[in-house]
Amino acid sequence: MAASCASTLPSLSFVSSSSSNSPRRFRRSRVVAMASVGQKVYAPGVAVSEGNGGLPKIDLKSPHGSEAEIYLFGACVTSFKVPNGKNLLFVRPDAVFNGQKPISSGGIPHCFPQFGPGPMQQHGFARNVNWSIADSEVTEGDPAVTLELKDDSYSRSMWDFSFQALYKVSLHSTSLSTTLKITNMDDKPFSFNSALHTYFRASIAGVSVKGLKGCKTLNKDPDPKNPLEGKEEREGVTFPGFVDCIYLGAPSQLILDNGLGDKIAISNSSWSDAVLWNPHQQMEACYKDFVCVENAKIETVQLEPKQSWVAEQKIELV
Ligand SMILES: O=P(O)(O)OC[C@H]1O[C@H](O)[C@H](O)[C@@H](O)[C@@H]1O
Repeated sequence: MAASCASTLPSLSFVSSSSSNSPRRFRRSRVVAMASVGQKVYAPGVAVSEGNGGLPKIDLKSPHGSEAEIYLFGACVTSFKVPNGKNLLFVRPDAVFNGQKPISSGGIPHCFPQFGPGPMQQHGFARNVNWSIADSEVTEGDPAVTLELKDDSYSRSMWDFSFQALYKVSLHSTSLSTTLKITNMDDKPFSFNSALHTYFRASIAGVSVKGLKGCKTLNKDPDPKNPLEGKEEREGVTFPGFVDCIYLGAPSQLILDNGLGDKIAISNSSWSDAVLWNPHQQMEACYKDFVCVENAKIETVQLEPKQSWVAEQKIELV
């Protein structure tokens, strides 16, 4: 059963004004307040620390020995270590941690509200803005944190809608789950597409991704703006060269062999599509060390006012 954070706190007026018949609201107020005064009073296994470039990050630690790190900037999960210490995720050596550019070069960056290419900046704005901590909790020892993003003048300059994004990251012994919930807070409908652009540590020559046979493909190589339609015929997709391909109607589970001796199940609900990407010689310094297997929603989601869309991803060492 889940227990929310309930630590001792300095008295903050808006905390005590929370309604007792609204436990979720109360819980969220406390956590946000704690974040604002820089105190580590989150649920057990959840802490805030200073990461690269002085950027705040959340550290999740489970009693089973697994660990994860999430930067508030871009709500980017940059590390997921299983109990044997192996980090299943990869951050490119050119990743920038300056709070200006997206930490898009590694971990699990968001693509929202546009996957791209499109009218907005590539992959949208969610990956290059600060999210806030909305909640933290522990379930049978496993910690989780929920981050929140809302529209502001920056987002509205590109996408003129009121929205709320809630992103829950839950750590378990050999898996990491994420739940993204997008809600239309506007009084008019909006549409978007999205992806979790996950970078997996890998040895590219030994990588294969299984589960995509039979899917319709949109190959972005050579021209991302005019993808070539096709159908995947292979049981296991390998990466002998540059790969940038969308798979429409992907299954709810893919199996990644990372070429390092690990099999990783990448499961999802509602992320109906997938993207495989490896830049090959375009990134000579690091392309051999990672592969991107992205759960995506390429086909547009339309939300009416007050409607929400929820999508889950689970990465599990099997
Ligand atoms: O470098 P980024 O903006 O993060 O994008 C890296 C890549 O992401 C996706 O996988 C797209 O399909 C590619 O077309 C793009 O090049």
